[in-house]
Amino acid sequence: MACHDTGVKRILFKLKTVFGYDSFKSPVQEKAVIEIAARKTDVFVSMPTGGGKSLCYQLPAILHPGVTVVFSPLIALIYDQIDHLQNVGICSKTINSKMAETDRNAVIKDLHDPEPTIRLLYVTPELAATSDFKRLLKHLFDRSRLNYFTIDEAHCVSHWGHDFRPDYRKLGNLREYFPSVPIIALTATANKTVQEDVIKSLHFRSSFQSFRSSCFRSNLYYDVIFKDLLTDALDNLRNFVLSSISGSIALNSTSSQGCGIIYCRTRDDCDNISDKLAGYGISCKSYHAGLSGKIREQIQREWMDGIVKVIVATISFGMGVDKASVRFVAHWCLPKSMESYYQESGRAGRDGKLAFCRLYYSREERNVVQYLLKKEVKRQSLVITCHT
Ligand SMILES: Nc1ncnc2c1ncn2[C@@H]1O[C@H](COP(=O)(O)OP(=O)(O)OP(=O)(O)O)[C@@H](O)[C@H]1O
Repeated sequence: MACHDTGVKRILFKLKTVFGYDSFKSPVQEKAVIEIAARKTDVFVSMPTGGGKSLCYQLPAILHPGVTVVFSPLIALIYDQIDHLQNVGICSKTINSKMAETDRNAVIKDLHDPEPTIRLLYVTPELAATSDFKRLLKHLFDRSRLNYFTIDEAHCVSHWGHDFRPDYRKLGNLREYFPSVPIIALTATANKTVQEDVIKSLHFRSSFQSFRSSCFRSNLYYDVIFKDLLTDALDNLRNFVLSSISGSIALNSTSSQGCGIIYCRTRDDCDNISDKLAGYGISCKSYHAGLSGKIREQIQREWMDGIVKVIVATISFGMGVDKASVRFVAHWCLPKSMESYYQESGRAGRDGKLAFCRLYYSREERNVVQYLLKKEVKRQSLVITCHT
């Protein structure tokens, strides 16, 4: 008991002195951190968007000597996490195909050190599949310097998850090569089927622990607008944007000025809507894969810094974006699944204040989504057949 208390005291001390938080964000966050810190078994964490999942592995990572390897889906997302950790004084790095060779060599050199200074190493699952990286892991493992494996956005492991990625599934091999290293899987969107598939695919120990909190976000107000019934749908969108960011449709006075996201299916839609809203004097920019990486980065930065208020984007925008004052998320198109909608709309109101999520529905739109989904299901069943 005394030992357990000392452990909790140490955790609370790090929470305050390193991360600057007086308390845990929720009881689930607290329980997950304590369990993970014990390093006794594998842990599955499902918390709502903005629920504070990152802390669940970042705090335990600094309690034990060695390196925590974090698998994360996007390089941009990786750099956001690294910036955040470096700001609180935790040495974290990445190895990726886009970095300069000298930087990469410096990281590898540190990891070969008897006592690496790096505490968290972020990589994509694609990199994890390379033989060089496997050798590096083995080297750390043989010296007992492999602390945890963390799998962020773990729903990507599952065929049934809305963002399935084949290289994520290969992470299932980690257990075979590094049996004693605890695996932590985190996601905001996993129903029971997806959770079971993730746990099975990653070969979790039978003693694994699961921490789930309700996906209900009481500060988010949802509505659906039937586009076909409107005489001017764009005018409706414009009013929604203006009233959401000025806080005038807020039901209480705590809602502050902020920014928002409009999701469209196609690049043309993004450009069109953005041009039209800009014509109404709204500060907005279009964001999609047709723009160069450099321009996309600049637009995202301007939006993060509040220079641009509204971003009109395809779903390529937003994964891992941690901006507190998003006052609205509008879907000009229909999302592919409930899980996708939850993730995308969940980017609103991460500060806990009132925010609005509006979905524009039309029969034509429904037919397009149905057609695309049927095509995708056909392709998926082909992939599954080929893998089995
Ligand atoms: N104990 C805490 N007290 C106060 N704020 C916290 C605490 N833990 C995390 N936060 C803050 O909550 C916000 C959301 O955290 P985080 O980015 O980890 O969420 P997430 O669960 O990963 O969300 P998503 O799935 O949308 O990426 C961050 O701004 C983070 O700094």
